[in-house]
Amino acid sequence: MKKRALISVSDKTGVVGFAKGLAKQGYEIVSTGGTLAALHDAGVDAVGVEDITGFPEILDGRVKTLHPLIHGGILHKRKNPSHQKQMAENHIASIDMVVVNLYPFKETVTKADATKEEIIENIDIGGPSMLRAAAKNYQDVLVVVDPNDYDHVLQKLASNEADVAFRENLAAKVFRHTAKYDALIAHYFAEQTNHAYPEDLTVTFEKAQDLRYGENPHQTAAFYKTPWAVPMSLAQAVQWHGKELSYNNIQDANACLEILAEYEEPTAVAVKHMNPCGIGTGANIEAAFDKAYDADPVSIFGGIVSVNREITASLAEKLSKIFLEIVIAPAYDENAKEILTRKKNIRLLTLAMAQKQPATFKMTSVKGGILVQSSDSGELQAENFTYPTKRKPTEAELQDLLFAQKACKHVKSNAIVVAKGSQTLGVGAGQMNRVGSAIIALNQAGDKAEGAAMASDAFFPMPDTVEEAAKAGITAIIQPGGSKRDQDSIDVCDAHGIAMVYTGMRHFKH
Ligand SMILES: NC(=O)c1ncn([C@@H]2O[C@H](COP(=O)(O)O)[C@@H](O)[C@H]2O)c1NC=O
Repeated sequence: MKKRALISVSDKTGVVGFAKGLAKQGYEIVSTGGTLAALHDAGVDAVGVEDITGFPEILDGRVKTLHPLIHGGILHKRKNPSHQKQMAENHIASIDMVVVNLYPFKETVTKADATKEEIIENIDIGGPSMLRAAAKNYQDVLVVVDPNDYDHVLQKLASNEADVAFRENLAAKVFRHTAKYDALIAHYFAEQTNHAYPEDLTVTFEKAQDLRYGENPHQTAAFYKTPWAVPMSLAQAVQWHGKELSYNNIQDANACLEILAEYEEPTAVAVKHMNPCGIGTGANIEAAFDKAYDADPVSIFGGIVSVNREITASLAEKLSKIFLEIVIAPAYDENAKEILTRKKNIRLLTLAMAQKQPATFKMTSVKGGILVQSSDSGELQAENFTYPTKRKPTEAELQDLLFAQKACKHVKSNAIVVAKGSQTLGVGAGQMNRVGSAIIALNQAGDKAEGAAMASDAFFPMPDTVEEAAKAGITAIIQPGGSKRDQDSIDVCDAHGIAMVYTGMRHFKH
């Protein structure tokens, strides 16, 4: 008895060659409308599903293969006498292979102008049913969902190695595929019905790359990206020079890009261990980089630099003098490329910069689950500012405060940033008390703290941070406000002529 393969594919890539290969292996081909036409056009012998079911495709293709003569053919257990008796009684013939790929739901839903009707029509019903039936019955049926597997399957058939272990692997791939397909559909409907935090969270990611190891060499890791493009994300970047990115590189580069997205003017950001060690904004990208570098010429060593303008030859010369893990820029001029690629180990990435970031969700794993929250896209609104001190900031101080506060949002809590003239001068990150972070930031700034601005990610529970700032010569401070002991900090400010701004918005980053 001839073996039968049912082929029904939306993506017709390689299907003709595969069907020809199957025919050579002695398979009879059964197929649906469009696939059948493509096979016939290419001279492949195949019969229509209607010829098996005796029933036409109806409802604009919504029902083609949903028929017991198809699903019975796939699902019967070959070694089960009762199944075989029922197959004979009902005149059902076996289907031994199912080759299906699904309506392009992801491609449709991510199309800018797709209508709701178009999106709904691209939810495949019959395809997943056949895939799941064949995958469930992998003991007896071979299932192929990915056109990239066609050649491999033909090789295995030719060498008589399409055994149960091989078929189980193909079945496992199918269940991953249909789970992802359904997750995308569930995501679409969650958005349509405003279910940001549904009772069951079904998320799906696509592997971007295997990683050599995780945060430490004894940990395993891989990088997965969202199924849709996220502007200015590392998943969109093109690496064109250097070793492949490591786990820590990806975390650091991501932090670097999140900071850079805050700034529209020519800006350079240097990051170490996910905290900025230098941020500079200038009239051009070289001036911006000079500031980012001067902010902390020690910590930038082994760091990651991203800039939001094309890298020129002279900037490349400067970058090439430092040991950097990664440089990310929207473009590089030809001379800059030549200069930077002399360094074998530096990783060079190109990425289109986008100012307005879409609101996203952040997920953090905790033991036994994950935490999900909206991203911290809260922007400073000057109209929400209040000025509790006797002295109000000057226009120049206000600019420094805003610059410092943007940076501070991306520093691990407790976070303190000292800045002046569109340049960070000191960054205090991740200390268990706020005054500790302030002391680190002020020490880093040194004499430059005199007349500089200071930002804090959260309010001051005590006046000690402001006291340290006053000692160092800080003249303006920005912070959310809201502590029970705010008055104590205000008093210290007033005693030293410091201007303080309340933003009303906390920016913890734990
Ligand atoms: N409804 C059905 O019975 C059905 N059976 C197969 N399909 C899908 O139809 C597509 C192939 O259609 P065609 O061969 O007509 O180009 C495949 O993506 C397959 O998954 C169906 N369509 C969607 O649900």
